[in-house]
Amino acid sequence: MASVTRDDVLGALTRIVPPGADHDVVSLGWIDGVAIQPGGLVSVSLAVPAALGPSLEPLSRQAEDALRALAGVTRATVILTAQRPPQAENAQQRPPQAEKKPQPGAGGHGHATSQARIELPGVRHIIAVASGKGGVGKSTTAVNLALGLTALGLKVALFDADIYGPSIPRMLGVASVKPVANGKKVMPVTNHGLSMMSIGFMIAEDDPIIWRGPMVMGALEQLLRDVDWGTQDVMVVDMPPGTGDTQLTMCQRVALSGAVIVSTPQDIALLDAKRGLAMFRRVDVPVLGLIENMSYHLCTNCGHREDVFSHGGARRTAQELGVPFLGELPLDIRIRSGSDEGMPITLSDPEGDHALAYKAIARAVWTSLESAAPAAPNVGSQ
Ligand SMILES: Nc1ncnc2c1ncn2[C@@H]1O[C@H](COP(=O)(O)OP(=O)(O)OP(=O)(O)O)[C@@H](O)[C@H]1O
Repeated sequence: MASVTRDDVLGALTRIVPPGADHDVVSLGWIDGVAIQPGGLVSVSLAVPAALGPSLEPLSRQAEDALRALAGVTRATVILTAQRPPQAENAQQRPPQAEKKPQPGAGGHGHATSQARIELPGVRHIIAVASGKGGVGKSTTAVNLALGLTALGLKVALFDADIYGPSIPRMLGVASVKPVANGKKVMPVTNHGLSMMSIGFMIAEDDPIIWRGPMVMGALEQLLRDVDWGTQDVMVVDMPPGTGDTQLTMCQRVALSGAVIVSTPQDIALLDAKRGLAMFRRVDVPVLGLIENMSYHLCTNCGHREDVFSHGGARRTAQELGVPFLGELPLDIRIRSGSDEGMPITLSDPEGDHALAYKAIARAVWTSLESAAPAAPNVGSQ
C-alpha cells in the first residue's frame, strides 16, 4: 500500500476553503499539527479562530473526506482547536494578581506564566487528579472523589483530560450520550449530580489518539473553553497520565487550585508519583496530598486481606516529601466492577467502607481548598 506523506496531506488540505474565506486552510496558516501513523492513520489539528469553532464543524468533515480520498489513508481525523489570542491581548485579560506568588487554594489564579491562561470564571476551584504513570487508578479516583464532593452538597464538574484513554463517560454511565450545543457553547453532560465533559464524547472509542503534544493541548483547551460550565464549587480534572509536556502545559495553562496525586504502593510507581509531585511544585500548584490506590487486596469470598504491593509506600513517601497523605483504597473487584458498570462504588454502596474512604478524602480536599480561600457565595449552593 502506498504510504502517505505530510506533503500529500497538505496538498489535499489546500482544496479546503472555509466559507466566506479567500484562501484555503493551509494558506490561512490554520494547520496546527499533522500526525501520520503506520497503517495510514492520519490526524490533523486545525487551529481556527475561537469564535468560528462550532460553525466550522462541516469544514472538518470535508477535510476528513479529502484526506480519506488520498491513496494510502485508511482513517482520517481532523480536530478543530482554538487559535491562541495574541500575547498583548492576554496580558490585558490577565487579572492583576497573576504575577504574584500563588496562594494555595486561591483559585490557582496566582502562578505567573508567559502563556495564555484558561480562566473559568464560574468555577471556584479547579483541582487536578494526576499520576506519574498510567493504570494506577487515577480515573477511578477522580470519579469517586468528584462524587464524594457532591455528597458534601457541593456543585461539582468533572473534566476528563485523559486524552489517551478517556474513561469518564463509561465510568459514569454516559458513554452513549452526545453533548448538545447551546448557541456557541456546548452543554456539559450531566449524570449522578456531576457536570462533565470528556474528549471521549467527541471521538469514537477505537479512534487513534496518538497526537502530538500541541495538538493534545489544543483539543483540551478547546473543550474546556467551549463548555458552558455555569457555576461550580469545584472542578475535578482527570489528567493524562505521566509528567510530559502535555501535563506540564495543562498545569501552566489551567488555573489550578491544587493537585491530588494517585499512586500504587510499589517503589516504581512511587518514583513516578514523586516526579508528578515535582512537576506541580515546579509550576507552583499546591499538592493537596497523595492517595494510595490498590493499597492491599481484599478477597471477595472471605474478606482476607493481603498486602500484594507492599502497602504503606505512599504514606511513607508523603511523609518524606512533606505533603498530606489523604487515604488508601484496597484492590477490590467491587471498585472495578462499579466503574465498568457506570455506577461507581461511592454511589452503589454509599455507606460502605470504600465510599466512606472516598468521602473522607473529598472532605480533606475541600477543607484544604477552603482553608486557603474565603467562602464564596456559590459554595454549597446545590
Ligand atoms: N482500587 C481498585 N480496585 C480494583 N480495581 C481498580 C481499583 N482502582 C482502579 N481499578 C481498575 O483498574 C483499571 C485502571 O484504572 P483507571 O482507569 O482508574 O486507571 P488510570 O490510572 O486512570 O489509567 P489510565 O492512565 O490508563 O487512564 C480499571 O479497570 C479500574 O476499574
